[in-house]
Parts: sequence; C-alpha cells; structure tokens
Amino acid sequence: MIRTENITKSFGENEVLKGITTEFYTGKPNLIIGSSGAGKTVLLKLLIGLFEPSSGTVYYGDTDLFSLTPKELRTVRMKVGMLFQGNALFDSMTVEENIRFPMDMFTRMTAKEKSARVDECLEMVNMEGINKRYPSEVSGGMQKRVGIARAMVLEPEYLFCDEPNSGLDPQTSILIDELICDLTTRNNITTVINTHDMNSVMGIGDNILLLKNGLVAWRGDKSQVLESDNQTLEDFIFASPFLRRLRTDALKLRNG
Ligand SMILES: Nc1ncnc2c1ncn2[C@@H]1O[C@H](COP(=O)(O)OP(=O)(O)OP(=O)(O)O)[C@@H](O)[C@H]1O
Repeated sequence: MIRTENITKSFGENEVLKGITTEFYTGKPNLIIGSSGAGKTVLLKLLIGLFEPSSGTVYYGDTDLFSLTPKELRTVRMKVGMLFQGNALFDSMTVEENIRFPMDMFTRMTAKEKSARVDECLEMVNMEGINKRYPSEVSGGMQKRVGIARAMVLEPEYLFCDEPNSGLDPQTSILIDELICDLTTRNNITTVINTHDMNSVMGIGDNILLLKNGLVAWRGDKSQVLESDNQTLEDFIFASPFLRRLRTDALKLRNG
C-alpha cells in the first residue's frame, strides 16, 4: 500500500496540492481523476519521488519515501514500473531493445536471461514475436502494450500510469485497462493511474480519488459513482447532457 499524509505542494505562490491524505491499495487499480490543472500529475510525481512535497509525506508500506538516503531511494525505485503518457518508447530502438533497457540500467542479468525476460514480458501483453520491430512499425495500441511490457520487466511492486489511454480509440482503451487491471491483480501490484477516461472510471475504478483545486473532492469506487450526490463528481463524470440522461435512465432502471 502507498499512503500520503497531508501532502502539500507549492510552486512559488501557487499552492497546487493543499493537503492530500489518502491510500492507494495493493492488488487494485487506484485512479486519480480530476479536471485539467487539478494537480493529478503533480501528485503522481510526488508519489514517485520526482517532486518533494512542501509538507507532509508519502509512505510505501511503512517506509517514508522522503526520509531515504539516495541509495535506499534507488532500491525503492527498482520496485517501481512507469507507463508514461505517449509511451516514451525510444524510436531508434527495437521493441526488444526498449524492453531490455531497464534491465541494462539496473541489473547484472546475462544477455540470455534478458532475452528470455523480454519474451516473457511480450507474452504477458500478448505481443509475442514483435521483438525486432521498431515502435513506428506497430500501432498505437501495440506501442502501449510494449510500454506496459517495459514497465513490468523488473517485476515491479508499484506501477504508475500517466494517462494510459490517451490517443487510443475506446475499444483499445478498454483492452489496455483490462490488461493493466489483470497484471495488477495477478502480480499483487499497487497500481496508480492518472486518467480522464470515463470508461476507465466505470470499468476499473476500484479506488477513485477525485481532485479539485488541490484537494480531495471525493473518494470511492465505481459502484458508488452512479448514486453519489457529490456535485464535483457529478459535474466531472456526467459532463455532457447525453451522459446526464444516461445516468438518469440507469438510475431509473436500477431502482425499478
Ligand atoms: N514544475 C512546475 N512548476 C510550476 N508549476 C507547476 C509545475 N508542475 C505543475 N505545475 C502547476 O501545477 C498545477 C497542476 O498541474 P498538473 O499538471 O498536476 O495538473 P493535472 O491535473 O495533471 O492537469 P492535466 O489533466 O491537464 O494534465 C498547474 O497550475 C501547473 O501549472
């Protein structure tokens, strides 16, 4: 589990996070949602330790992330997988070289062991056999899968995904969500996903944190979204008249 304790973060006069206390559960996808500028990316960067909080802290289990020595921090980082927005694959490297990269950086595995692990990870994301292709030679959805394979290569205990569905069509987005969810459950990973995608909220939202103006506006799971009377949640999720109508119809159906 990852826990934040009263985190604040300011850039100059701009207080972006104003006291976030929350938990991200192990073995579940945890979603951070909120409108543009709410502070989602800043919170994600704090969770990874890329930013330091102005006050408060982040715990990985019982470990205070911001009291670690650089060496201890490196050990924690080795347990972290990251799926960046837009994949961040290296265009000049093949799929295989991209997936191998974290092993080259952080391990002393032999070439044979690395090759075997690359194959395992490609199989994990149903992309066997594309080892020698370049990112530009595969579709956006396939690139996303390669990004996930790379994030999984060091068997992370924590997985952070920044907008994993950006640029994907709705069907591919759902497949990517299902894949992330499946890997999270099967490997008992603490997964934190930053998203705008309503399909993700309703599909894999086991623990949803809604941010507004640097504060937690609502927290719950997908089964509580429809019935919630939280105005910020309603405005965010059911933003269009069409979605509001769908919600009314769904509630009528549910309540007979
Ligand atoms: N490095 C930085 N220096 C100064 N201000 C920053 C920095 N990073 C983020 N901010 C500010 O923090 C606020 C929140 O930004 P953040 O990127 O977390 O929003 P977000 O919720 O992720 O939005 P989006 O959904 O559009 O990505 C913005 O006002 C932004 O200008």
